[in-house]
Amino acid sequence: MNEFLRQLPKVELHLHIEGTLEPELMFALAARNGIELPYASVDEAKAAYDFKDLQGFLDLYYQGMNVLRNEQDFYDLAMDYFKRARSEGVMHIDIHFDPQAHLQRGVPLEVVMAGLLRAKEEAEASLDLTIGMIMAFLRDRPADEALHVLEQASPYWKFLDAIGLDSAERDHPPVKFQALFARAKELGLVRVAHAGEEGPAEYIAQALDILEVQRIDHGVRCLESDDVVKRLRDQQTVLTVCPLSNVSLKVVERLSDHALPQLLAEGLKVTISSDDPAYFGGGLLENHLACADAFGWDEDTFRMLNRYAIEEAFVSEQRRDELLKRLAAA
Ligand SMILES: Nc1ncnc2[nH]cnc12
Ligand SMILES: [Zn+2]
Repeated sequence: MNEFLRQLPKVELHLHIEGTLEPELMFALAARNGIELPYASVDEAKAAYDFKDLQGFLDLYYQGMNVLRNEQDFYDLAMDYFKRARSEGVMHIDIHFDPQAHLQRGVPLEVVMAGLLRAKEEAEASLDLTIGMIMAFLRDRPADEALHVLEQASPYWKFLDAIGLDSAERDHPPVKFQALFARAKELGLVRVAHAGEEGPAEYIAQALDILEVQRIDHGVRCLESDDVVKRLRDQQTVLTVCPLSNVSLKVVERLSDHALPQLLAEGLKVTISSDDPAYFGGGLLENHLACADAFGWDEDTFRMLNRYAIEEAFVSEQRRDELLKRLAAA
């Protein structure tokens, strides 16, 4: 099974590029930029990655990305992950990135975009890896700020496949961003949102009704509402579920307790992603291996999950056909 999963053409719909910052690169960029880290060594950083909940993780995630200052830093961050993912059989990644987290630190949007877009272009030209771009907004920051950043991003709208909504979910319901998502719709941008990770099923309903999202990131708490499950099933809305993330952030205690088998049994369009692989114990392949271990899924189940991901990925129709053919041959 391990060899099958390694060579299986895999597609990842839910990945925060800032969450791919491995401690080794964090130390290298800190040295390059003359920044002092709160850890004495890579091992000490890894030892700190023991999270109580989403907020506990977010505190270290925002602290870690403080080493990203220049265009080359964003390029190195992304290219490092793209190469690693490709070597593990990943064919396409839709990446989230968090402009507000960088603007707040005085890093201009142009720096972030130039580095990420250069890495995307190079990966697509030389790695046989395609990249989708999701500009994410921080739900624990003011809604006005998000709207302002979306307007400020006007030179980059043409490079965006979607906007997303992430960061601390509790007490920050989707409705808070109604105006932002309405503006994105007006601009012809696809919308996705994190919902039902730590927040209630009601937030999934709001994301569907008020934000008119095409995807739900996480969504595991949908099972608390028969009505929400029915809607997700009827519309075949894709859920980007992140198994190792959910264990690390204590959404579930053990992977064997995870609702993934139940979500599939409910007929939902489930996909697997890694969320923040540098912090949660591995990338897309590791997530597949962990699911094989915990749930005993067969090859056809993994083919189906990746077919769903290919169907929903932000790719050209030509690339979609190519990926579907490769999956069928795996
Ligand atoms: N798992 C997650 N949930 C919400 N926001 C995030 N930003 C990075 N990772 C996240
Ligand atoms: Zn996420």
